[in-house]
Amino acid sequence: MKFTDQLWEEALPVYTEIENHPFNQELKDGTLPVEKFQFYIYQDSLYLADFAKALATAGTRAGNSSELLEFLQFAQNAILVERALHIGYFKEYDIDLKSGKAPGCFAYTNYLLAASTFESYEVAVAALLPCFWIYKKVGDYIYENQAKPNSYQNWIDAYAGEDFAKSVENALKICNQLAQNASESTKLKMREAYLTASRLEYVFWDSAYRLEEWPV
Ligand SMILES: Cc1ncc(CO)c(N)n1
Ligand SMILES: Cc1ncsc1CCO
Repeated sequence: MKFTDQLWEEALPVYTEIENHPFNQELKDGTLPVEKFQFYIYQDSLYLADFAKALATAGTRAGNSSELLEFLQFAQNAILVERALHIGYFKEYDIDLKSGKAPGCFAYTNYLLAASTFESYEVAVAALLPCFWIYKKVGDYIYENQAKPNSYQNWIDAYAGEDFAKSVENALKICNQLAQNASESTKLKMREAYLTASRLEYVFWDSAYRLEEWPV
């Protein structure tokens, strides 16, 4: 069994909650209130900016130049996706939110930045993997079950598309190679990091659905 199959199995209860979350169910049905989608897009632009830094940082810690290049390309793509949100959705919806990160986004981005900086390269890669894999799975699930027409089609197509699928495959391959050469204690930490980041993916969607604010 591949290491990533084990990760998937362990975090499956979290993934199931993500798929069934009203944010994704309503996105699929095209009934998600636009206010919640706008909040999500704004939070995601803040997320992607830090995610790009976490990817680049993890890349600098890779053991070879092909993995460095791969992570730098992921980082570049994250910046391009963030810019596309501004050119597309920010204009379309006239989004002018300035509230900054909600607690959910804050928790997730800071976790990824800390893991990519202070954990081992292997653990950093495991922490970054749910961002790829869960979005791919959610994108495919929504694409296959969506109401048509759907006002959120662009978003759906981005994560169900072939370019994104290729990136996800590459990230999975790197993670499996690292696990093959890792000690048992490193693999345990990788599993914990994967699970934590999966939970934070849930927290991020839930935060958007609740239009989460700081309590104070
Ligand atoms: C919160 C979040 N996780 C993952 C992705 C895709 O990498 C994204 N755009 N936003
Ligand atoms: C995982 C991910 N999410 C948005 S961009 C990106 C890197 C894809 O190359």
